[in-house]
Amino acid sequence: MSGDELDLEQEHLTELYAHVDALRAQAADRVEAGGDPDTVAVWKAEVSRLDGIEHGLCFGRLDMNDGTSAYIGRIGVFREADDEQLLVDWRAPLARAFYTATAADPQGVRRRRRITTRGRAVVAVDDELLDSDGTEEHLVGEAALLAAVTAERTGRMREIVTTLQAEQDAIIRSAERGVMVVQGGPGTGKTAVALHRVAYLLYTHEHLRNRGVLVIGPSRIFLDYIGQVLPGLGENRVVASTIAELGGVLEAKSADPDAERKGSARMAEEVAHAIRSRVRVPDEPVEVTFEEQVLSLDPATCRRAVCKAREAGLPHNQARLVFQDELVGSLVGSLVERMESLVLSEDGRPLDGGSADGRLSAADRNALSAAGVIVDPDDDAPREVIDSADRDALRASLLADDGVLGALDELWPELTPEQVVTDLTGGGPRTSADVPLLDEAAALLGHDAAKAVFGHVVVDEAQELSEMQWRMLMRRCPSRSMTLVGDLAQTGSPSGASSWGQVLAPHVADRWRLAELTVNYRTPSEIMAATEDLLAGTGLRPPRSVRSSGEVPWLERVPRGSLGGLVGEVVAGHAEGQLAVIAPSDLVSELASAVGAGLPVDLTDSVVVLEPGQAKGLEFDSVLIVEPAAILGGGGFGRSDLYVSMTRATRRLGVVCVGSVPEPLAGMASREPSSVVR
Ligand SMILES: Nc1ncnc2c1ncn2[C@@H]1O[C@H](COP(=O)(O)OP(=O)(O)OP(=O)(O)O)[C@@H](O)[C@H]1O
Repeated sequence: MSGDELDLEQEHLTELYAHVDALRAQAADRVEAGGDPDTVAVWKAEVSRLDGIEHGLCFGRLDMNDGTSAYIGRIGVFREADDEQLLVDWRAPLARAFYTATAADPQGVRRRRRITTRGRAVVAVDDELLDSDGTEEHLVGEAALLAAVTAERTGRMREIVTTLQAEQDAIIRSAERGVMVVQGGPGTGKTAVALHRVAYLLYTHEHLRNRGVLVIGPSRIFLDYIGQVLPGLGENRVVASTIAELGGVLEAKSADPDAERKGSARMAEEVAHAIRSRVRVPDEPVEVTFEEQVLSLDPATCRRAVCKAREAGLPHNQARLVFQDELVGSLVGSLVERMESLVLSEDGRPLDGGSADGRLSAADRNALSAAGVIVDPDDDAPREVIDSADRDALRASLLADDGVLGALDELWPELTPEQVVTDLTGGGPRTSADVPLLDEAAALLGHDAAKAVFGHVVVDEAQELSEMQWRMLMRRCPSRSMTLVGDLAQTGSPSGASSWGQVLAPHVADRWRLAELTVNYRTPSEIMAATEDLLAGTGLRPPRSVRSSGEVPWLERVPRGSLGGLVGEVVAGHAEGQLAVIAPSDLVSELASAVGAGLPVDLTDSVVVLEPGQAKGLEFDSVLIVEPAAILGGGGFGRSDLYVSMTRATRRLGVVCVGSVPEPLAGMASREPSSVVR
């Protein structure tokens, strides 16, 4: 590439950064100026948005057949003086051809240029001419793509905006409405695509910026791993959460022997039943003491109040108000009757012979005051003995009375979600399987009014969610605008999905669409070949690898006493990128101390030791799997745990067995003396 071309692109890039710097300075000035906190927060967010796109601001250029051209980058930039568009946002319709044009379908593009930058300097430009022989191509910008997928891992996911492929682009730009499931094998870019789709939807749909987008991930480790992607795309308005965090439980334990039962949709009935059964209709009259008088609530009155409250169709704690209203009304009635019997004869005439015109006499007032009804001394207008204002006053006194409230609580208690779930599962520390139960209870009790709902929800590793977790998420997304990404072959939770249709039917019937990703960008073909026997008989096919690495995965058997030594040897020989040792949970701390790896895991360390469940969604340059037989035999989903573990590597895979070699791995090559998972 000629130096002239580099100079030309450098000139353009410098102009772009000058504009971005001016925008940043303007936003920083507004922050400095202070004022209304909401406005300041908006300007602060703008500064951090502009900081986020600093790296790789412009990465492409399209030259069209009609002689026009456009630069493609992370945000749109206009020159104010002449309204000239200096940079087209990658999400704009005009940028689409950058990802989808091929020689067979050039879409008016003559030349696609990839611009590589380091800091603010242009370091390379690579051109593709699309007017060649028109042969079908599958990968757009193959060289740049391969450079991206073979680059060393850092423990933080990168955005892929410069090398998105056509099948990924189609999903990212798919309409916002409804539920879209993205099914794809390991390494097909599901997570990356889901995050780029979020950025696209926020750019395209104004209303989502106000209503919010929620991204659900399987663990905090995973959310930290993907945490840089959206800021790198200029988006910092997204809520990222695990299901437990969404339920406000930050420290939920993940292991729960009862998780499968707690995840079943039948628990929704049980939660509802636990709440209903706290309401009591007595068989005998209930005595209520109020200001030294004993009143009585008979069973029929209580039953009527319960029916009325249930008919209101309100959540339990709100329906309690209807119930309370009914019963207090009945108590007011009894009290009024009692008071009136003190001052009126049976046929309603004042007992003291009172005044003929209906005014209260002094004797009436004394009798009323003795019964607890205070009447304004100046008010001697004609009136009923106990009027509606007196009734209201009585009602207020009853509602302020501990004895009365205690009696009401006995019959229709005000409940908290925690009380309901304790009734069902017992006390003790909460696990993540309890969170959807707490959430279900909150909804039925009416405790969820303050809970946020979102305009769009993205769920990663969606195959892992239980039926109860789906119910919880659906409550957060009344519009049912959702992107769900996952892989049925990787389901590792006993409550997880074996069919998308089954999972979604209770919520959207068959109104959902399926998109598939078919190319594995992460795992080289040699490693995918080693997983083939694991999938045999499942009806699931592994995705096609985009490349081979030339490195054959190996397997070695060692006596138990030599395990730490061998793992230590592999770790010592590891020199490039990141290495993950993935082992059954009972070996993790032993191995972590043998190789000096930190616990809890810090994904930016060069060597990490993890259990299979924690490795979900992550990737490393090299992976060493320890004791696959124990992973495979660890519960009903061992096969998928092992499949997930094996497919985390971008380059090299080694397997160490202490016990037997699992049948599906029997065909793996032995370790050459020189082969370490470097
Ligand atoms: N078009 C692309 N250009 C560059 N890198 C890509 C592209 N698509 C995917 N990748 C890379 O491939 C790797 C796998 O992507 P990702 O983690 O999104 O896959 P996944 O389908 O979610 O995998 P899994 O189900 O195994 O967790 C990532 O490093 C991602 O950056």
